Amino acid sequence: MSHEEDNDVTPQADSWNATAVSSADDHQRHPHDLSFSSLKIDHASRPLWIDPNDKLIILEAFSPIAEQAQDFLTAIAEPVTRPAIMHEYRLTDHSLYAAASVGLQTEDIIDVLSRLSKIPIPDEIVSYIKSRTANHGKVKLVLKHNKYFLESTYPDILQRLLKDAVVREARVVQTQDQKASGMSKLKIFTTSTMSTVSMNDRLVTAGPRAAAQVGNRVKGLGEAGKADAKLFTSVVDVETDEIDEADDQTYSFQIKDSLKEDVKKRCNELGYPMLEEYDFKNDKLNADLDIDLKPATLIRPYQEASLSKMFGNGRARSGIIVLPCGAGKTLVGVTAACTIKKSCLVLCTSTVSVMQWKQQFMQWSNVTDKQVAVFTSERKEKFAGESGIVISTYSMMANTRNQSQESKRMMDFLTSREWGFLLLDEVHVAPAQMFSRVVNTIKTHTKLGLTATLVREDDKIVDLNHMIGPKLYEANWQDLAAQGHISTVQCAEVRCKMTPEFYRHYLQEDTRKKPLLWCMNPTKIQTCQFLVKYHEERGDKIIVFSDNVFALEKYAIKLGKPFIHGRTSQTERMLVLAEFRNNPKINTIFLSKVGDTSIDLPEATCLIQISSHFGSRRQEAQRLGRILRAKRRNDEGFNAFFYSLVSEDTEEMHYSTKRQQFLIDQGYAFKVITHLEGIDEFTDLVYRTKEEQEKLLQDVYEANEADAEPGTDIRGGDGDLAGSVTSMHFGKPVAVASKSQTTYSSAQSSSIGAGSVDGRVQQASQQVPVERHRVFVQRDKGKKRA
Ligand SMILES: Nc1ncnc2c1ncn2[C@@H]1O[C@H](COP(=O)(O)OP(=O)(O)OP(=O)(O)O)[C@@H](O)[C@H]1O
Repeated sequence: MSHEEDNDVTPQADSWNATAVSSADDHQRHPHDLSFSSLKIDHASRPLWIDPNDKLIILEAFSPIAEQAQDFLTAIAEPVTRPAIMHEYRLTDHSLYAAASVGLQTEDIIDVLSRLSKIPIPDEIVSYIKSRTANHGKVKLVLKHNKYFLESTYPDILQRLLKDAVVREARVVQTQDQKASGMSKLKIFTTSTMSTVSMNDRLVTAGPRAAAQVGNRVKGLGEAGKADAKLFTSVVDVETDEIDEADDQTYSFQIKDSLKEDVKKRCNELGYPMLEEYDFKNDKLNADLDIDLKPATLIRPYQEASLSKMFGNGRARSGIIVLPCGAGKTLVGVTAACTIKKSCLVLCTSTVSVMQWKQQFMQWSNVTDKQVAVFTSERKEKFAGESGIVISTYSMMANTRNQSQESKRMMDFLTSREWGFLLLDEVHVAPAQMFSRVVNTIKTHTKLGLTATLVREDDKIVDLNHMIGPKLYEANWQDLAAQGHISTVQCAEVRCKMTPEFYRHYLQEDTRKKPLLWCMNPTKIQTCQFLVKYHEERGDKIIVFSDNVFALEKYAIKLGKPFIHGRTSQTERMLVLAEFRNNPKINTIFLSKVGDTSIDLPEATCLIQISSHFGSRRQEAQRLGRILRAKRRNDEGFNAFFYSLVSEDTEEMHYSTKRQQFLIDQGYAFKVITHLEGIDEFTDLVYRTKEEQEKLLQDVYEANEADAEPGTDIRGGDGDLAGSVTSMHFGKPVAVASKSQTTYSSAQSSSIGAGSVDGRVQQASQQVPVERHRVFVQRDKGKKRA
């Protein structure tokens, strides 16, 4: 049962629905028409509008206290869109659950919202917040001394839960007497006996420092505002020392390990979703891992802030941290592992990422090579000693069929032991059915999901709330760019007119050839050529992305640039990437979607997208992420560039708009360019003559079906996710008519297996005269001479 369904069975949910309906009837107003409400006298100094219709909160991002308001809003609401001047947030069941789970109290949320709002908070919003937070966070599932406890500071709630048959059945009762006396025998702990936050001092110092900043900024609210600053601070920076040291009495009772999942589910149904926290300091049964950050490692303020949400009260909370690509999620994960100091399992999307994680663990922490084991198709290592780190891929863990004996033994090792910490990189892939099973079979005390893009084109992203936990932190991309942690990027959609011949064929086609026609549009190839030349002359390093393998090869060969796709051998991939990285003459490479997940891409400063996988917002953001880490970002006036080339008046425009939505919501503005200045004077443009264009059209119709379809590039290697991502079916594929197969297929859609890779390269060589790039021709010549 989904979380939303859970909430719908609660009495509070019913009363909210009733209120919402009557209110809508009463007001009969247009969306965002707030004229029914009166403005507060000092509304000008308050930055929020609250629309009860769709629980939308609009923030004036130019307000002097916008930064603090943003911190508060990201803690209680989902950021919807954050362009330069106005931001939109939405209150949802999950966002309020997340707020409660990081310790925010209902009254404080309403109070702060009220102080920031220009209008009195509409009644509907107040009752919604109350209904969704009243019970959240009041019951915790805590693993203490390796026993599970249901814990609460509200004894009456535990009493109520104990009346339920499922919960009662799960309770561990040691003696008949205790059983009979119910609540009176609840074991009592006090939080004051728990150790306080102990991880890097740097984490806990975030509280007071941020508090001081808030105090100063809130002065903008005037006298009344000053009085509010304290409250405001306590809400925004809830993880301060003072709060950790609160000494309320906490009541708890033990439940059976085997019935833990049943109790979790039942508590959800009863309207008391449980928080899961790990008291790692007091876990004496699981061996400690000797791991610490190296003294030279300095975590950045936003990394610190995200971790403080996870470790606020000296325990570890499970949940998700969302940071832009290139913002340093790996160090966040490593720091979390250094704080918990127990065995840690890391799951990532590709073998390349596995090796990067290992390298980063060694770079930032004092772990030794022997403590970090790798489980991939090539390496099946176990760590030495009682505790350690294992890094693997989701696919390796999910692929239980056709496993070698060695892999089976490794899986037994992973599933039979208890892990202090499960780290899920690119956590947006986890809801895929085959991976969610894996996540649930690992016995772990804490789960941390990391991602830049909490979006999927299916509706499974909400499943993460149950699988992993709530979103603990989400950074604002534009803020990090302004602070110089990621690059500032200029985004542009370049509209390319279809040539008359290509457009005529495009209109006649109702088949899978359509995408190939909009992609091979000669004007688009010329635009790509022009932009590559322009940016090479500027000193940029350029990656051209194409999901369409046919187009990728055609473009790259025509423009004389090296390319990599699923069939490129590992050795050649390495060579191309090394040349791109080190050779000042190789400044452009063409990459298929294997570059999205399975390749350790060198730094680039310009991206050009010529063909993409329909409407995937995540892929668009992931690609932009490739240029966010450019080292030149702090050079004065430095911008990285992201171009999406789109054939005008084709379906591609619709997909392009959909793809851009995530980035637009992050505050990126896509400039639409209909004409590139200087292109008409460029004399070397390819496909200038009618004959050349006709020949190209002919090639398009002769293209191998498998290559001609976007998004069908083959796996990057065993254990990698490239193939799995394709199988997730993001976006709507264009309908496939059988005509295309009979008319144009050259019947070469042979199945692709490891053994056929070389064969396929040869096949491709026969269709397209593969001109090897001069770098490799020279290398080959050199080799022959040797
Ligand atoms: N606190 C820090 N100090 C110095 N360098 C850092 C810090 N945090 C991260 N980095 C560096 O920033 C770069 C990007 O980090 P990382 O690869 O973890 O990003 P990411 O968020 O995982 O990106 P992606 O989503 O693209 O994988 C790396 O070179 C990393 O070493």
